[in-house]
Order: sequence, then structure tokens, then C-alpha cells
Amino acid sequence: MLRIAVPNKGSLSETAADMLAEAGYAGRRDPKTLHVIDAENDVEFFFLRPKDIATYVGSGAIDVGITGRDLLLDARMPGAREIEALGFAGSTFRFAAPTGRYTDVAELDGLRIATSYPGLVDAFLDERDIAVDLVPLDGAVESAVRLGVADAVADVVETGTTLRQAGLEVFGPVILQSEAVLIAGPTDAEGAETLLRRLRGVMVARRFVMIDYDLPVALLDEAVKIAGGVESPTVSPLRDPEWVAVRVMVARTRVNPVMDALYALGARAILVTAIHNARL
Ligand SMILES: Nc1ncnc2c1ncn2[C@@H]1O[C@H](COP(=O)(O)OP(=O)(O)OP(=O)(O)O)[C@@H](O)[C@H]1O
Ligand SMILES: O=P(O)(O)OC[C@H]1O[C@H](OP(=O)(O)OP(=O)(O)O)[C@H](O)[C@@H]1O
Ligand SMILES: [Mg+2]
Repeated sequence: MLRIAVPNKGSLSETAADMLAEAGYAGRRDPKTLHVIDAENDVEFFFLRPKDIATYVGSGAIDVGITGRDLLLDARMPGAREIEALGFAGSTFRFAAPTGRYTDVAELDGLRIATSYPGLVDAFLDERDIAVDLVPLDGAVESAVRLGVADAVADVVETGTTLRQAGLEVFGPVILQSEAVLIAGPTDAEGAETLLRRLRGVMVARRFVMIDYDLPVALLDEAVKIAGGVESPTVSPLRDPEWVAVRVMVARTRVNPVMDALYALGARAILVTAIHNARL
């Protein structure tokens, strides 16, 4: 049975569980459940702290897992590697300090930096020969400067709201662009390929929609330039030989401009439908 680690709580847990459910796996009914056997799919789920998942997967105790790229790198487990970015929980990892105080990371030399990702920060600063006094905290790191235990922080930034509210601003380079990732251990586990293919199917379904429209056949080449699809659009005859029906996959983010352009070209009866799952 393929052993899969899934975040038991926190920012990643709900979307990870949703993706696995859409991929056809059995979920858990009670959020306190730590272990689920999905015999039908020949997999076993372990619900673990996202921070610990790289440790389990890197050691080979669990075959694959869903965690954050920042958490994977922070764990510094040589056996654990990212095999696919999952397209959710996107964030950046940044240094921040009271507005205007620092502009360059080199200024951090000898200062106190609070973070809940000491492995990640240490690796980044080590490479640049900057020696700091790391203050490891569990969370709510943004308060550490105001409370006097650190001079600056290194933390996850999504919208920047938490930083702003604490009177802090980012400075220096982006330490890391993070998002949820699928990770694997030192050996290739049987069944991991199927999981990966299923998750890719869910991502495609989330990222793309299907557009159908009718078009005068003479305009087909121009229409394909607007939306070319994955391979190429499906074109079907209509009863009127001057017209065709076209079906094409389009990225969700481009739907409206594509519809506008197709309509302007002469397409009519333009319909958008959701894709529930896919294997490309
Ligand atoms: N605001 C956010 N936006 C996007 N991703 C986030 C955000 N906060 C945390 N993450 C991501 O979630 C992962 C951390 O999840 P984790 O469950 O450990 O933290 P959490 O959501 O802060 O929960 P906890 O309260 O237990 O600390 C990291 O990969 C991090 O990049
Ligand atoms: O840029 P923002 O949109 O404000 O998001 C970033 C914040 O979100 C997370 O905190 P979380 O709520 O998980 O609390 P924690 O710090 O206790 O982990 C993260 O640690 C940052 O503090
Ligand atoms: Mg947190």
C-alpha cells in the first residue's frame, strides 16, 4: 500500500484534503482522525503536522506527502525531494523589520532574527556568510520585534496584511517562492505515479474550462490563433455547411478575454463549462 502523508491541520490541510477527494481517494470524516486506509485505491493516509511531513518522507517511513516547499527546505532532509508543485498555498518567504530600518540582508550580521523556519533561514544566511542570532518561534512571529526579542523576522508573506499590522515591511531578496508541493522519499514507491497523475488531473480541472462555440468555417484559422487548445481544437460539422462547432480548453484566467476576442471575430453561441477531471 502506498503510504501518503497529509497535513492534519493548518493552512494546507483543507485544500490538500479537497484535492485528494477530487482525485477519488477516501477522506476522513472526523478532523481528529490520524490514519485512514483506502483499500479500494490501495493507499494509506497518515494525517501529520505539515512541518513534520518531510521528516517522515525523507526517512522513508512514509512514501509521499503533501507539504509546503518552505517546510520541505526547512526540514533539511536529504532524502526528501519535491516531485510536483500543487498550485495552492502560494506565498513568499521574506525578511521584515520595522519600516525603514534595514535595506540589505548584510545589515543583519550580528542581529537577532525571529523565525519559525530556522533551517531555511540558516541555510540562506550561511551561503552569504551572514552570522545572526536565530530566535526560533512557533508562530505569530511578526510580534517578536515589538516585544523586543528580535531585531527582524523571517516569515511567510501572502497578502502582507500581518506584517503591515505589526508595523513591519519586507526588505532584502525573496528568500523563497513557496507553494504546496508533493514530495517523495529516497526510493520510488509503487503507486506514486498513479497519485501524481490523479493530482495532475485535478489541477487541470481547476485551471482550465471548456469553451464551445459556433463559427463560420472561413474564420477557423483566426479563431485557432485566439485559443489553440492543448493539442488543437475539436471541430465538428453543423447542419449549415458554412458553419462549424468548435470545442477548446482554455485557462480559467483567460476565459473572458478569449470570449471577447472570439465574439469580435464572429463566433456565436459561446458556452463555457467546467472540467471535473482530466488526464492530458
Ligand atoms: N497566509 C498564508 N498563505 C499561504 N500559505 C501559507 C500562509 N500561511 C502559511 N502558509 C503555508 O502553509 C504552510 C504552513 O502550514 P502550517 O499548517 O504549518 O502553518 P499554519 O497554517 O500557520 O498553521 P499553524 O497555526 O499550525 O502554524 C507553509 O507551507 C506556508 O507557506
Ligand atoms: O501575508 P499574510 O496574508 O498576512 O499572511 C501571512 C501570515 O499567515 C501565516 O500566519 P498564520 O495565520 O498561519 O499564523 P502563525 O504565524 O501563527 O503560523 C504566516 O505565518 C504569516 O504570519
Ligand atoms: Mg503558522
